[in-house]
Amino acid sequence: METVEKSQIELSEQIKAATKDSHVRAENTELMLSYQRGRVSLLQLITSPLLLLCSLYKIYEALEEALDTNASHEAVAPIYFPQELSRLESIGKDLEYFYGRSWREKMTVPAATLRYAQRLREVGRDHPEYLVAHAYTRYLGDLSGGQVLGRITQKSLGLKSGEGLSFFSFPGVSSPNLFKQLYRSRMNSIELTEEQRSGVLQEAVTAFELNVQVFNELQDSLSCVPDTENEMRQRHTQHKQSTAAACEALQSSSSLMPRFLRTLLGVFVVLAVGAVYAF
Ligand code: HEM
Repeated sequence: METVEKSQIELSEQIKAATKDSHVRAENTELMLSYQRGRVSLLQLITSPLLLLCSLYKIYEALEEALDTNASHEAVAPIYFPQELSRLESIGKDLEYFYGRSWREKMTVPAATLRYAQRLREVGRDHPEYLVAHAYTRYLGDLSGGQVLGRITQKSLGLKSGEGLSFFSFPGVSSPNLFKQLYRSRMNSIELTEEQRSGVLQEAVTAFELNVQVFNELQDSLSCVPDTENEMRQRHTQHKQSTAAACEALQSSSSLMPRFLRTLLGVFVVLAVGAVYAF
């Protein structure tokens, strides 16, 4: 490797600054805003976390495979924390909780997720030093805003503590803030040439962009579902179309749903359609 010159600014600060706007964009995707504001219908509340879990499974499968393969690479070893951070097994547990034992056959994975996973594999093969950008984007995000999303998911799905929520829980991390400090200091210890450093910063922006594309595609797949009771009222004059849209959404999500959720959704659609007629 060519001579390494330690940059004046630490990598953890540079990466945070480089992805500041991307973070705002990710936070403001419709899917994330829906989560935060609770402006989603019962149907969306149920389907979006489940669809998101399927995508997350494919993303972490590729990320953790690339990290494991490159565990001893000099730019990966300092930020390799499989015991503390690995998510794949946790997501598998959550998927089994929601879909039952045959969850693998029921998974739906949108094209944007496959593109993200493909990029992770390319990076693992051709540029292992860029893995720090992807690991940072996902794991530090999970330990930050992800913790809030976990509480919202628990509340919106009415889950008992821990049930179907393994993804959000990090038993090997007693203090997310202290762990993030350790992680940043490990990032800062990675020796990179200036060219590699700017490649890592660019890759972090790409990582956020890939996440935004996944959220947007998931949101699009949910957009045929009626949003709120108000919208249902506005659609009063088009009740037939509303009914069709709700049924179509129910049908398309039904292969993903455990039976009790499907029953619940059925009840919801009947109530929603009833409300349209009532107003
Ligand atoms: C509802 C959406 C989100 C909320 C409310 C949120 C909120 C936050 C908060 C409060 C922090 C802590 C900032 C700090 O410690 O200075 C943070 C950090 C972070 N978030 Fe998010 N976030 C969201 C979505 C995302 C997404 C979608 C990603 C990436 C896929 C992401 C990646 C990160 C990363 C990498 C950090 C660490 C920043 C650093 O300390 O360098 N966040 N987020």
